[in-house]
Amino acid sequence: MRLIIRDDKSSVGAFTATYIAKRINEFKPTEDHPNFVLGLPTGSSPLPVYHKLIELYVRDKVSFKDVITFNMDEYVGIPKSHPESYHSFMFDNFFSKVDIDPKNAHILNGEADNLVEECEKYEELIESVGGIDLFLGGIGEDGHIAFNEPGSSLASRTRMKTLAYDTIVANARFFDNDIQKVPRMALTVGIATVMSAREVIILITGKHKAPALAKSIEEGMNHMWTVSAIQQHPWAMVVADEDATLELRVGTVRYFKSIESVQAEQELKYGNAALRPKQRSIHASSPRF
Ligand SMILES: N[C@@H]1[C@@H](O)[C@H](O)[C@@H](COP(=O)(O)O)O[C@@H]1O
Repeated sequence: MRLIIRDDKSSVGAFTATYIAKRINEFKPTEDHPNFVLGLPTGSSPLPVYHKLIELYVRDKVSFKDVITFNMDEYVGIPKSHPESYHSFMFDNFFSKVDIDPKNAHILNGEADNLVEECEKYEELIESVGGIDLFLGGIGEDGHIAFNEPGSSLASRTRMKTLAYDTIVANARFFDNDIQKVPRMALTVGIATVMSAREVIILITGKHKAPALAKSIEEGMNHMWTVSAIQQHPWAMVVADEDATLELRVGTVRYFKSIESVQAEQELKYGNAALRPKQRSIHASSPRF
């Protein structure tokens, strides 16, 4: 796992967006995997990434024409058109501003008649397009990824989840600060769905996320900090701002900074071809829990 540390949220966004654009541009379509497949989150942490990706698109540095996306989660029980649905969030903040084909932008339907079937179909759809090449995620203060709240199975796949009280309180800011208006249930990809991607990038910004970063990378893998599952991923990267590193040991921060500078040196020398995950079958390249 790599830990990349940048000064602030906006530099985290710029680094991550530039990295994603590079992956999209380097992608070589094959017959059984013709499109780059990107997993996407909502929340405030990815906003600077979306801003920078839009800027790169406007400057003709990247195109989403052939990219397929899968979002992590969606609330149950609010319509897609609700201003706080993740459908609205993605449309307003990203999809409406780039050249993605709307039929390639997948988001779980929290209004489906059969929610269990909706989740099963989502997993099948991901498999049918060759699996996810790069899954971008954020975390909650308790280290949850997507809506995989503490105690979620690290082997979980897409399913319906009850939200933790802390998450309901945290998300009240989007619902007029009224916790009664916050949905109680969500559909979410599972931890194993994220970990099956060929590459995973997790954004961790702000000092309120500092305990989660420390728990997830300095301690063992644990279902109470579900993002800690990245320790088992063969190609994972956490991109954090300085504030989020407040609870890390000084030695941990120095270690990862030194790794980054050595890696940058090697990339200059050998190019980055050797330093990216191989485009192989999802089953061959990723752990299945
Ligand atoms: N389901 C989402 C998560 O995917 C997101 O990572 C988290 C943190 O959001 P923020 O980035 O706004 O802190 O919020 C919600 O719980």
